[in-house]
Amino acid sequence: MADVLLIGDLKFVDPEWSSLSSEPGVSALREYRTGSRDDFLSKLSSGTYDNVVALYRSNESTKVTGPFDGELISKLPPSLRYICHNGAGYDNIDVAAATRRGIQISSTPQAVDNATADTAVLCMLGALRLANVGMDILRRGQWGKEPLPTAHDPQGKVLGILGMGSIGRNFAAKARAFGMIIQYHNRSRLAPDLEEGARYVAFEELLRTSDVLSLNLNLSKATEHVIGKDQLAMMKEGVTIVNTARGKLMDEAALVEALNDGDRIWSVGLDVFEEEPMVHPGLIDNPRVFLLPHIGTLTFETRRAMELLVIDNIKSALTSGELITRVKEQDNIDAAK
Ligand SMILES: NC(=O)c1ccc[n+]([C@@H]2O[C@H](COP(=O)([O-])OP(=O)(O)OC[C@H]3O[C@@H](n4cnc5c(N)ncnc54)[C@H](O)[C@@H]3O)[C@@H](O)[C@H]2O)c1
Repeated sequence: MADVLLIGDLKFVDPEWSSLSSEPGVSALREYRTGSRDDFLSKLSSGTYDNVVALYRSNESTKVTGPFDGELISKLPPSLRYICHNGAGYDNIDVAAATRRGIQISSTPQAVDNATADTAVLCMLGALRLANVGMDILRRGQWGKEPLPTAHDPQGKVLGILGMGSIGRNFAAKARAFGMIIQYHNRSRLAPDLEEGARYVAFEELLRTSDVLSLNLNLSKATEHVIGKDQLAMMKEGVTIVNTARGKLMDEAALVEALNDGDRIWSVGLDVFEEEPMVHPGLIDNPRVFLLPHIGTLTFETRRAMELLVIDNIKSALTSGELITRVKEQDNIDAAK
């Protein structure tokens, strides 16, 4: 018999969480909903959670314990086999360190696809139409007094998607409905049925030929600042850049510099930032930047679906030893053995 531990809070699935207590092999449900990293680390060191086999890592848990970096993972109890994380991105977990300890990790892909791709559509249209400029004029009571900008349609524009994974493909399908031409660059080319007519191009070609460039790749050490000064300089004159993936994929200071330096960048639509919740003042001050405070998955429907998927992963781990949505980096290991 083993315990299951919740870190951070739940918004939608408290009854389902409670019902895990009747799953086979579960001796107790433990909770660490609020607290601090230091306190959590000291509880780990003193053996408070020594019987925990599976862990529910809530969407907001990084605010409670900080990232699951090498230090924290080294202190997790030897009994722990599964970290079930609520989020499609898991750059706040050191997967390699967990894998070395034989701990499997699941995330919540697919459940997030529609809401995040919808947010990309919102950022793209908001940026193409310079919506922020008009909204600001209206709110300041200047409608009819200050000129409204004439902006751009998506129709007939080339949308370049960097990272054609689950969300990138969902966004592509939505952008096709706007009459956009889709091209993409990915770590590896997709099978034709997944491409659905999208053109596979090299990274530099994507930068040079896209009217709208959307970042939909995951953040890792290899992809941090994948868009920096040199890449911004390669982009097509008049490009719109959309980022709904992770802020650290772009060098924000270089982006601000490029925005202030001529017309190469028409506009930018951002849901994510390098140092959230801080936002570079050069982005806030620039009316051509359409900004959202990382609301990609923030809908009732999607947040509930994500929380349920974590519960389902825990149930599956307890009953069959297999996670439903184990992270890709663990595709080739069988940590259960
Ligand atoms: N704004 C939000 O609230 C929000 C919500 C959900 C997910 N996200 C972010 O979106 C990211 C993508 O999610 P997903 O579910 O589509 O992931 P995914 O793993 O299905 O897709 C990521 C794709 O990026 C590709 N990729 C990785 N490195 C690359 C590189 N250097 N060049 C080109 N392609 C590369 C991968 O091959 C993969 O196809 C997540 O990692 C997460 O950080 C943000």
